[in-house]
Amino acid sequence: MSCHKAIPTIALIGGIGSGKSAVAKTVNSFRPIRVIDADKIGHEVLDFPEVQQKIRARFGSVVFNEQGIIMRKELARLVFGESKQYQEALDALEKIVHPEIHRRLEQEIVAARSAGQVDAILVDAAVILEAGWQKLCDHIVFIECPFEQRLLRVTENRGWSAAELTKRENQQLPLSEKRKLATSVIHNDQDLESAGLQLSRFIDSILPTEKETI
Ligand SMILES: CC(C)(COP(=O)(O)OP(=O)(O)OC[C@H]1O[C@@H](n2cnc3c(N)ncnc32)[C@H](O)[C@@H]1O)[C@@H](O)C(=O)NCCC(=O)NCCS
Ligand SMILES: Nc1ncnc2c1ncn2[C@@H]1O[C@H](COP(=O)(O)OP(=O)(O)OP(=O)(O)O)[C@@H](O)[C@H]1O
Repeated sequence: MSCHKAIPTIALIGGIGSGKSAVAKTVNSFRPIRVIDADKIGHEVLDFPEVQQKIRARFGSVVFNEQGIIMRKELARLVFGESKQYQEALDALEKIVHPEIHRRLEQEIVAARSAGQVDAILVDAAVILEAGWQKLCDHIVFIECPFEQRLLRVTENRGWSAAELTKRENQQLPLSEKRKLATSVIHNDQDLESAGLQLSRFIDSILPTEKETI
């Protein structure tokens, strides 16, 4: 286990449904790492009163249910799409939630670093490059998986259509650009164990040697 000062922080990037969360979870099952899930943080900030106030002002009451909870499916319908109107809506949503997500991400990374006890901190944040949050990380790892396989996984496991996947992916940086910015590529077109081992080997390769931590 590494000295906490040296705990590397790794951003996991890749196409939608490429397996960022699943591969991180797999590694977490056999070695001590901390996984920070930015999608989850993104969901949590939607409960903040000041965030809700701004979302109501921009998107209206249609995205709230009777209990005053934001219906993510409705919000998704308004911000993911091909035309300029969707891009403007997504920009507006990001302007409201991204500062909060960034703040929480930073807090969680700092807390994980000071807690120590782990070999690495994995930041699972689909839009980390688009949002400029990669500055919080020391390394970027790209999870590679063909479109057909990703589509199959998100249709089977999330009930998404091909259009849902494409709409969202078109509002992200092209995958070729993301791949170019990565330090390492993990192939997740086989079983999760194989991808988990590749990521674990990458973690080994960046851990400081015992001599370096003295
Ligand atoms: C629009 C919302 C309510 C839809 O919620 P939903 O539960 O359907 O999706 P979820 O948040 O789980 O995201 C699933 C995937 O959609 C894609 N996605 C989400 N937000 C964005 C975005 N701003 N730009 C492009 N793709 C996105 C990502 O690949 C993500 O992994 C939600 O995604 C949201 O609030 N997005 C804006 C905040 C954000 O950027 N979150 C991502 C943090 S990494
Ligand atoms: N190698 C694999 N074998 C079988 N199923 C897999 C594999 N990798 C991922 N999956 C499944 O595919 C689905 C998508 O994976 P996951 O949610 O990890 O993708 P993601 O990259 O985190 O997606 P997003 O960009 O939306 O956050 C999940 O249900 C996951 O369990």
